[in-house]
This record gives sequence, C-alpha cells and structure tokens, in this order.
Amino acid sequence: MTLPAVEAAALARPPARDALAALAPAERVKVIAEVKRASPSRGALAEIADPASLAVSYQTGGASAISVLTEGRRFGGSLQDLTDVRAAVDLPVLRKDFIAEPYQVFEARAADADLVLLIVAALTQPVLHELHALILELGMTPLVEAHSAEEVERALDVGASIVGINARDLSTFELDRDLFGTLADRIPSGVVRVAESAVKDAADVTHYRAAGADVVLIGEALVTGDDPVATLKSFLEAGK
Ligand SMILES: O=C(O)c1ccccc1NCC(=O)[C@H](O)[C@H](O)COP(=O)(O)O
Repeated sequence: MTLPAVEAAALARPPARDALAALAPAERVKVIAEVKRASPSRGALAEIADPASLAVSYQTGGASAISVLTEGRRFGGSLQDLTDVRAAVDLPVLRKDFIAEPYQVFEARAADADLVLLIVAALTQPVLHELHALILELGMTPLVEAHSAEEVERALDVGASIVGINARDLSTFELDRDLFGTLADRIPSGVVRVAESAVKDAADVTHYRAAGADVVLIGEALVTGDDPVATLKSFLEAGK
C-alpha cells in the first residue's frame, strides 16, 4: 500500500480504545498479556493457531490490555493477528514491533491498534518526537520503552504518558529483573510505569509490583503455560 493509501485507511477506522484509562495506576497491578509465538532469544515458543481465542482467554483472566507482536520473521506475528485479536476482545491492543517510520504508525491504526510501542534506543530524538506526536494525533497511545536513565529522560522529554522499562537487553538478550527497580523513581507519578519482560512466575510479578510497577507486560510465561486464564489470575493475585 502507498503512504497516502495507508494514511486514508488509518483515518477511516473507528476511534481507538482509551489505553491510558485502561492502564491507569490502581490498587492492584495490571497486566498487558502478550500474543507471542516465537522470539529471537528463545526461538519457537507456542503454535497459537488462533490468536483471537488466546486473547479472549487473556481477557477472561483479567488482562487490562493485549500486546500483539506483529513482526513476522523473528516473532512469527502479523498485522492480521492484531486485527483478529482486536475484533475478539473489548480491551486496548498494542502493536509491539520495531516502529521506525510514520508508515508503520498509519499501518497500526489501519489494523485497529490502540497502542503503539516506541523503543527509545532504536530512534533519534527528533524521530521519537515525530512518531510519538503522530500516534497521539491518530487517537492512539504510545508506550515508550527505555533501558537506561538517559532513555527514560528522552521518553519524558517527548511527553510520554506510559513508560516501559524492558528487562531484556535488546542486543545481548540478557534479562535483568532489577533494572525496573533502579529506574522506576525517575518516572514521575502521573506517568504509567510498565515493567516489561522476564516474568517467569507469580513471585516476579510481586517483585515488579514492590518496585513500583503499575503494569506488567508478560509474554512467554503466558503462552508456554497450560492454562493462560489460571496463570494470569495467579499473576494478578500476586500483584495485589
Ligand atoms: O523476546 C525477545 O527475545 C526479544 C528480543 C529482542 C527484542 C524484543 C524481544 N521481545 C519483545 C518483548 O519485549 C517481549 O516480548 C515482552 O516484553 C514480553 O517478554 P517476556 O514476558 O519475557 O516474554
């Protein structure tokens, strides 16, 4: 599709769901549950023939939003997965991908995304600013991902309302569950704090909540378990 065509398709969609309200800080931790077939660090994780029905299980289990990996080559995802998931649930849906240009933002809205991930490390500050503004202009919500104090500052400089700290180093794939705790205080109250990655069990959710997480983003532990509804419920219980 050409840029004008994808832009027109994006503008023709009904409004995005209010992700900021869905993820607002509350008495209990909230979860963004991820549809994740595979990953560069772990290879194949789960078949997921029907992403929409997995997303319905997540909604039943108490998720506040759904993340869909839309990158095909390394994660086995697609924009069609996102559209199918969005049609099956009442929750906001995140396009989780390596977003680098406006075309992908229009594409996300055209596929019915409500939230779009922006990875600070992958973008210059002017491009981060441009993409952040475009996501808001299209009525969606940016989730801005940081890995260091400097990247948190850059996220706040563009006006991010939701900041994620990803425990996974994107070049080495090493996990550091304590990174969130070292950076959380740099995110002011009023900005939603998301702890991303590395939850393997309920104790990790308790750990992130104690370190100040409003929201935890979880992929592998949900797609590899036998019962996503029960797993999610136990994680939410652990984050009270
Ligand atoms: O998951 C990976 O291997 C990965 C590698 C490089 C860039 C991104 C990657 N994953 C995307 C994510 O951030 C995670 O899917 C998400 O935070 C959930 O993580 P987890 O619960 O550890 O599956």
